[in-house]
Order: sequence, then structure tokens, then C-alpha cells
Amino acid sequence: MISFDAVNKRFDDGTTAVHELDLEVPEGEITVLVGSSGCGKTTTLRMVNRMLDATSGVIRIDGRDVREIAGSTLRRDIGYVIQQSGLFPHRTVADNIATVPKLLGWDKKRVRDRVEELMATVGLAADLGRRYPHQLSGGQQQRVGVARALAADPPILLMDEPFGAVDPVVRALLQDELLRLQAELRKTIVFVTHDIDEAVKLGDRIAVFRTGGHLVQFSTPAQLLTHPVDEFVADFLGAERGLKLLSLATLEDVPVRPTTTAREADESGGDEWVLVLSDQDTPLGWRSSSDRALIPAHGLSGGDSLLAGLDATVSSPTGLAVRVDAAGRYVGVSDQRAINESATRFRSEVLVP
Ligand SMILES: Nc1ncnc2c1ncn2[C@@H]1O[C@H](COP(=O)(O)OP(=O)(O)OP(=O)(O)O)[C@@H](O)[C@H]1O
Repeated sequence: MISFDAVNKRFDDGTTAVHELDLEVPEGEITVLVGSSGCGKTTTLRMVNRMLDATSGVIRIDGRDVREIAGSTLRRDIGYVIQQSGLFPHRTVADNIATVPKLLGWDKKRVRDRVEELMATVGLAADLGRRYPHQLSGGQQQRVGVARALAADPPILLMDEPFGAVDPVVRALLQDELLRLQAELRKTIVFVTHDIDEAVKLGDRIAVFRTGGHLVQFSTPAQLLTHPVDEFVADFLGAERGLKLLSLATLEDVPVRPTTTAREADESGGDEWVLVLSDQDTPLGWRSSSDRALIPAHGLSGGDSLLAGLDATVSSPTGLAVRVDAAGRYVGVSDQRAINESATRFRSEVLVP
């Protein structure tokens, strides 16, 4: 666990970047620091690995004051990932990933094996190891940044807007991969972003900062969305707070019922919409008898969110979300009413203090 106890950071020019910060970052979870530009998120992060020292107060890792921990131990135990990956441009990808193991004096074979293993872990093809950072896409560079941070298997990862510089599609992919990795690795992650949607998606807990380095609220995403402590936090969460809440609940318990289905080659009769399935039973789309064109339907599984379910009902010509099993095979449909009922239930559960 990382704890901040009455931590202040004042720069030489008199700027207070962090003010009386008390915060306990739980072990094995993702804690997200959010807030608008200049509110002290990066400064908070950099005080953990002592790239900056606090002006007053104490930061502890597992009860030990970070000022008493040797630099080499901090480098081994804390991975650091920043925006635009921060890779060394004149070192190959493999050498970048090997930075900390080499600093720690690992032998060559151990370093090579670890680099290979990490590249696979973060989804990079092995032959990219010989390239230089500028020969990679932005998303690939971020993956290298994550691999480099994980190299010595540190229990703590500090991530400062790591996905800030990539396009929204790649960003969503990298977020999903981080969640997948975290489910396995259970690191203590402190993640800085100014994007509240990213915070809600990734955070087990979210710390909202206000300019001047004030921590305003520290809650789970569901608590934050249902109980913002003041108007500042409510404004920061923005419009569609209810929809954001629906992104946290899954379709797992939403009832599924059958609908009329057909194969691609079938001639449809009647005026009804039918759901066309492939020979493998994966949903292809909705077809009406008057129009042979398919309106694509994307199947949702129990792990998808209520928000995705609601979106599917609104975009479908039938008002129905198509449900599939883990293998992507059709199992039925859910209507808006069933999704709404689950949403109401979820909301009442999170509203209970
Ligand atoms: N070296 C420095 N000297 C003086 N002031 C600084 C220094 N570094 C940061 N600051 C100031 O401290 C405050 C907090 O900065 P910090 O970088 O922690 O904010 P942030 O929340 O991470 O912002 P952003 O989202 O824009 O990165 C800002 O007012 C910033 O201008």
C-alpha cells in the first residue's frame, strides 16, 4: 500500500502543487487520479518514486518512508509509464524494455528471456524487438512503455496519462489490455488522467483533484457517480452521469428471450423483422421482408455493460439487443424494459451506503 500523510509540495517559485494530501492507495488495485490541468496529479505521482520530493508530510510504501528507500530499490519496485511512452529513441525496442533488468545487473540470457516474455504479454510481435521507437505506431510505442515498466516485475506501477497521445480506438484497446493484464498481475497501479471516462473504466477507486492540489473526493466509480460530494465534482463528472453509471453494470442478470431467426438463404415471410444467423449461429443482422438488406447487429455477452445493451436497443430497428454466449453464438434478445429494470436494481444497490 502507498500512503500519503499530510503531503505538501511547493515549488521554488511559490506554486503550491499539492496541498495537505491524505490518501491511501490500496494494494493490488488501480487508483486513478483525475482533475483538470495543473491540479497536481503528476506532482503527486512523481513524489512516489522520488523524482520529486515532498516539501512536507510523509509518503510511505508498505509503511516505509520513501525517503529511506534506496534509489535502486525504488527503480526495481516501481514501474513508470508516461505519455508518448518516453522511450529512449536511440535504443532498440528490446534494449528499451531491458533498461531496468540491465541496471539491476541481470545476466544476458535472463534479460533476453524476460524481454521476449514481456513483448508477448503486451501483445507485440517478437520481431519488433529489433526496431527503434520511431519505427513503431503510437499504440505500439505505448505497449513498449508498459513492457519496460513491467520488466523487473515491480509490485507498483505509476502511469501518467499513458494513453493520452493515441487515437480513441487504440486508446480503448490499450485500456482493455491493461484491465486484462491487471486481472492477472494485480499490481498496485496509480494512474493519472484528465479523462473521466477513462477513470471510470479503469479505476477501482478514483481520486478527484481540484486546482491548488486539493483532493476533493476519493471513492469507487459507482460512489463517485451517485454521490459526488459537491458541485465541483458533479461538474467534473459532466453530463450523462447516469449513462456512465450504466457502463459499470453488466448484462449478466438481464433476462434473455427468443426472437424469430432465419438463415441467410431463407426467404422471409410476413412483415416481421427477423434476426439472420450464420451457419455457426453468430448474429449477422436484422432483415425485414420488404427489404433484403441486412442491418448489422452486434451480439452482446453477459460481460458487456448495460450501457452497451441500451445502446444496442436504441440502434436496432427492433428495439432489441442481441445476446450471445462466450463463443459469440446467438442465445436470444433482451428488450429495453428488461435492461432498464436491471439498471434500476443496480442503481438502488450502489445507492445503499
Ligand atoms: N517545476 C515546477 N516549478 C514550478 N511549478 C510547477 C513545476 N512543476 C509543476 N508546477 C506547477 O504545479 C502545479 C501542478 O502541476 P502538475 O503537473 O502536478 O499538474 P497536473 O494535474 O499533472 O496537470 P496536467 O494534467 O496538465 O499534467 C501546476 O500549477 C504547475 O504549473
